[in-house]
Amino acid sequence: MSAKQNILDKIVQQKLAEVAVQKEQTPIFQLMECENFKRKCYSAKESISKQGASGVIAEFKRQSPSKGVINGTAKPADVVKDYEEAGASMVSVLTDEKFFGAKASDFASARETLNIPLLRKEFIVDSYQIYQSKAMGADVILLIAAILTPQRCKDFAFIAKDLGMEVLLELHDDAELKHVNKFVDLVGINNRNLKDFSVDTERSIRLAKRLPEDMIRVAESGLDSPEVVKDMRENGFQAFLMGEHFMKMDSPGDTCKSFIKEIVAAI
Ligand SMILES: O=C(O)c1ccccc1NCC(=O)[C@H](O)[C@H](O)COP(=O)(O)O
Repeated sequence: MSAKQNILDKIVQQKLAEVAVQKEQTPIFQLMECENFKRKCYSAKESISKQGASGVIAEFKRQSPSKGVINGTAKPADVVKDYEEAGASMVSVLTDEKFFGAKASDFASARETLNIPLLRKEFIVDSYQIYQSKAMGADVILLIAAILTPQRCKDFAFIAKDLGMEVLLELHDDAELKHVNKFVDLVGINNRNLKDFSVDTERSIRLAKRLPEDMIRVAESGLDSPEVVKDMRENGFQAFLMGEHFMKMDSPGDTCKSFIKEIVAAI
């Protein structure tokens, strides 16, 4: 197996080790005492479904396993505020340090700054991380089918909903359709094959057609032109998770703004 073939396995191993330490340091009962536990979450479903919404989920992403360093200087509070002002329907902030270079303060400064839904982009392998996400002020969590059984996916989604958050379930292929459950609010289809990092939007379009009709479909990864987003929208996607295309620019916010202007004009 090449380094690329087992990237998710590597990330999962790292997460299990991290979570074991975090549980010792801050048990769940302490997480539940955090201020954010009392806050009412913004709804991604509402934000994305609003009349004329861009559907863009703009991501703060410093680096990635597929691209290395994307932006080593951007300031999270500035970028996410610009994303909000540009018309993003939601902001996503990666919180993994080892593989994505996130700093502990990235998510906190986004939470302080934003008045739109905020997705915690993390590799969730333990229910502890769901309570942690709530304590951090997440509105939405990501569950990745490829690293969870359908039953764990359902249990985790139930906990998130019980805590007032929404759930974005990420799928990669048809075999993962069995992970969709009644607690899932949005289904993301990753255009990126995590084995070889190739991007294939046609595969995502085919998979999206097999989802329950009323499910909000989110196209994820490798979206780099308004034309591709317009095509995905015509094929039933309502939301578009984009990181690199914005973050690789000197001004991610300005790039996001002109991108959104173009796709909204075409709705
Ligand atoms: O981005 C990667 O290289 C990656 C590798 C392994 C697991 C996950 C990965 N990305 C996480 C994401 O979901 C993306 O950050 C997100 O969809 C935005 O993608 P992009 O617009 O291509 O930056």
